[in-house]
Amino acid sequence: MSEPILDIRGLEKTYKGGVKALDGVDLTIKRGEIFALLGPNGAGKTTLIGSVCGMVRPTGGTITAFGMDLAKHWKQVRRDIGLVPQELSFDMFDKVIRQVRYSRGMFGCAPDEKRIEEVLRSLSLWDKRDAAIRELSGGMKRRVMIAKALAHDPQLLFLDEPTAGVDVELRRDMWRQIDALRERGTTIILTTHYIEEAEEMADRVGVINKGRILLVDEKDAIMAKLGRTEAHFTFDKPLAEVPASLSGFALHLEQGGACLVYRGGDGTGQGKRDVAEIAHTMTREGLVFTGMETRESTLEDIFVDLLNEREVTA
Ligand SMILES: Nc1ncnc2c1ncn2[C@@H]1O[C@H](COP(=O)(O)OP(=O)(O)OP(=O)(O)O)[C@@H](O)[C@H]1O
Repeated sequence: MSEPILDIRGLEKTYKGGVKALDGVDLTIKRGEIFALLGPNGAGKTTLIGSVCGMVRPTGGTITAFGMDLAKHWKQVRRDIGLVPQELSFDMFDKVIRQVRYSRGMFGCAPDEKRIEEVLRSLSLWDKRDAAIRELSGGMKRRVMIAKALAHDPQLLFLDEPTAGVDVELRRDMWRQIDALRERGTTIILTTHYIEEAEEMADRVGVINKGRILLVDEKDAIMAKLGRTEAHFTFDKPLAEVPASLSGFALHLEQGGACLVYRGGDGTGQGKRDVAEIAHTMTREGLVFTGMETRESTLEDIFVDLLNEREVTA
């Protein structure tokens, strides 16, 4: 495996007042991937990003980025990191292009009008380059934030809740932009509350809660390991009990016997095979069901289950 772009070991942050926002975080990010960090409010996502981007001073652990110890080579490392923070922050009266140029300069990069044009065009902002930022819609303002974060050509880009509060259409548009960045080789770490976003975009997903990483894996592997199939068979004539011939399956009755529910499988397709066999067995035995609905669990179900499980066992 090529050297990771970011390697975080035993990271801790206790704020003044005693809140332990990070409690021994280990995380390795591969070059070129899109990594989604999921977690509820207050889980520690922003603190983690802040620790890598220099807004938060960790109280323990190490951060190695691009092979360099962040504590020792801070300036050099920061030069290659871009951050799109949650909060919109810029001079609302300034022009779009001036703000983007300014950001590039802040990182000590030589002026490069061609690159600024490229960035603005890639985010469909070129036509708005001379507009004052306050004249732009909320979604356009977010794009300007991305343009600013990209102006110095970072290798590693953090997007903290990139689509919070934007409408569905714009969200999809942002996803396309993020995908285009990946195509160009930028490594992206995004935090999100939208599981759909992680499901759509990410190569790998990490779940953080109470300052601890609960799980990190390939998105597909998580689905395969923790995914479940759920099937509902409905009957006009309620069943008194689960048929004996189906006792080997994870079945139970709901709605006074009018609904036979299956929950099982492991994301490898076993659930679907079970459902097919259950349906086949009932048909063979003359048990007539009038409806059947099946659904595979989403990353959201997995996330909720995982958090609940940890609450219970914590
Ligand atoms: N400057 C600060 N001083 C004291 N406590 C803080 C500070 N910043 C964050 N915290 C606390 O640290 C914990 C983690 O907060 P953090 O903002 O990192 O979570 P988050 O996962 O980004 O949440 P959200 O999804 O709501 O943005 C929370 O309990 C928060 O109240």
